[in-house]
Amino acid sequence: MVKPIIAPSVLAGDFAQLGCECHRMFKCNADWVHLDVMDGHFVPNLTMGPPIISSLRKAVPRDPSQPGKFFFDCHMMVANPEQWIPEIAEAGGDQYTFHYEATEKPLEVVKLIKKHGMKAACAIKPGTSVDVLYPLAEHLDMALVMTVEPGFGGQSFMPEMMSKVEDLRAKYPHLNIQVDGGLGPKTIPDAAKAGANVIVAGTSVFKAAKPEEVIQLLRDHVSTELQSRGLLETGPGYNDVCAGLSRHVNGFRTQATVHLDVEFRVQLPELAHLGHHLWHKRLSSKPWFHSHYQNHVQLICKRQHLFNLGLGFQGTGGSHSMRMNQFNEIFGVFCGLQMERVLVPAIFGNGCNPLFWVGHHHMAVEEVLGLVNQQGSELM
Ligand SMILES: O=C(CO)[C@@H](O)[C@H](O)COP(=O)(O)O
Repeated sequence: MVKPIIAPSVLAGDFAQLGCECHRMFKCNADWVHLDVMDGHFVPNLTMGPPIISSLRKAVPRDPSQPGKFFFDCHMMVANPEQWIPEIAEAGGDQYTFHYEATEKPLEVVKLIKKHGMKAACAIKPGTSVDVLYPLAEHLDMALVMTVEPGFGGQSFMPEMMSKVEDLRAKYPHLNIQVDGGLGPKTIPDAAKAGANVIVAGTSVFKAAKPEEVIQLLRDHVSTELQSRGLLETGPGYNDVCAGLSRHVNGFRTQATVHLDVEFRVQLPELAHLGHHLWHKRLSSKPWFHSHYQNHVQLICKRQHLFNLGLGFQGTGGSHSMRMNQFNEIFGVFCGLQMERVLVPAIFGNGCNPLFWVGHHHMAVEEVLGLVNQQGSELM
């Protein structure tokens, strides 16, 4: 499943006000901002590099209570993609898109990007066959099909690139497929129809009188198309997962931490089943712990479980992680659940007794289970 992601390219923004421009876009409901890094070698233009991205990150800090928000999508139009990976990671980049044409060892670049805790994406120029992405695709978080020659904003969309997008979507239904160059209200129908779900738009968004309307229009086209293919993720880009049943999660684990993000706050009057889904989600904890939020893993102590049996909520100051422990397993007690400032304390019943069911809700599991110790570092 994939979601529509709209990523305004700040290349079309006011470079003297880049921080404000990013905030402006996020206020207009952009999902990401797209940062075009050009080195004057790979493309005949110069834009920004790690120092600017680092300053931008200070102006637009990540929000631990909203994982994935304020995402910096770094499109590296550079001759030596390997060279800038540590610096871009350090500067605050979330995703690093390198060009296939710029390296002889694309898989090694992908590995290096991931080692530095960023998502890895590979771009192809208009003259490059989409086939080159196939051996890489399973390692990628995203593929970028350029719809203009890279180097400058404000160029015309190349509809003939859409067959690449179609081929990619047919082969990799769940891959993020980005298109970049000349996207706007007139060209989005083609891109969405071909199967693109990540839309970079510079001129059409930044120069619009109402950027939020353009962003919504782009999103609507992508959503409609994804939905018709049965590929649209429910919720704001997250897997549809419910919390609960610690014993399933903990069946073979003494401790497990899952990164959750709540789509809807749990509401006490909505009595619905708390316990399903979670145990069959098995993702690597590694990217999660490497990329962000390590410091926000919190242990819900056993005492809290003991003293808070029954339904209820407490503010917890922005935590968004959940920890289950052996105690729950042994005594058949639901774990406490911390997520987005809401604590659902432990309850008895393992989901069987409707009296103990809490609001049904959707959550994100960005990565999934892994064994961690109490400091939040990885055991497995
Ligand atoms: O990477 C590039 C250009 O090389 C793009 O990100 C452009 O900046 C998109 O701008 P518009 O074509 O949407 O104006």
